[in-house]
Amino acid sequence: MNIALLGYGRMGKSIETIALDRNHNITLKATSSTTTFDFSETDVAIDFSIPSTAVNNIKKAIEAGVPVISGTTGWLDHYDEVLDYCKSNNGTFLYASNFSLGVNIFFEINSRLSQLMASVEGYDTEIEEIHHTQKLDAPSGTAITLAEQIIDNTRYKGWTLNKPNSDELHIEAKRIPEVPGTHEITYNSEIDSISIKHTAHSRQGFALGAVIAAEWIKDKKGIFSMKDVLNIG
Ligand SMILES: NC(=O)C1=CN([C@@H]2O[C@H](COP(=O)(O)OP(=O)(O)OC[C@H]3O[C@@H](n4cnc5c(N)ncnc54)[C@H](O)[C@@H]3O)[C@@H](O)[C@H]2O)C=CC1
Ligand SMILES: O=C(O)C1=N[C@H](C(=O)O)C[C@H](O)C1
Repeated sequence: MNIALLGYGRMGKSIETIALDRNHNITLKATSSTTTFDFSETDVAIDFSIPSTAVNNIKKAIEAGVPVISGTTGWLDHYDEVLDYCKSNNGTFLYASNFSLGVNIFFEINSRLSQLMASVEGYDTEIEEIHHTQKLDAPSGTAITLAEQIIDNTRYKGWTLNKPNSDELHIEAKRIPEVPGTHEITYNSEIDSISIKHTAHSRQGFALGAVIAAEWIKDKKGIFSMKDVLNIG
């Protein structure tokens, strides 16, 4: 399979290593200085760029008729616009805030735990995410997905990075050098605490999940998620 990398930073390079190991070819390595994207030899585009360019990158791939998956976070206020663009161009698109197989299992556990916690009183919930200091967005896309699952199932009406009101779920975003990505959800009461935690030891899991998603989506049409790729949930 021929893959165009839209973004060739930490993630683009990790994806390249895994894609080559799995006998794929890289046809484009786009960075901030790339002026034109040549998709003529491309089967799938993988966007891991920056929040301000992700929408444009995704639309360029769709316009060229190339299935595109995006792991870039921090652009989701334009998510519906991208879905509309994809539908009106009969394109193929998949976004995941986290491509790691472990985190996608963790999402299922988080959803189920929040359903269970909805029926007991006395617990306050908090999410903590820790990432490296180069990360541009806060909270992480993964923390937002986790928060949305909890909000869907419990008394919380929204999330905040600030001091929370009683109906707001607090997300604590910490930036510590070299941390690939850690997410922990804690339910605290006077009596006890329950926590679930995912710790990425490197970027390999994110990159492997992205390549697996690219292999899966290659000849498909429509809008998908990692639940479709992994057949879970
Ligand atoms: N969904 C997931 O599983 C994961 C998502 N991410 C997200 O992926 C994104 C990238 O992360 P990193 O690789 O660590 O960042 P990075 O800063 O190392 O790389 C960003 C790349 O985007 C390129 N870029 C900037 N403007 C561009 C443009 N106009 N066109 C094409 N490329 C452009 C830069 O030149 C650079 O190569 C972030 O939003 C991060 O949050 C990161 C890890 C996992
Ligand atoms: O920027 C990162 O590095 C990561 N970003 C994603 C996010 O915002 O959730 C996924 C992962 O945690 C690493």
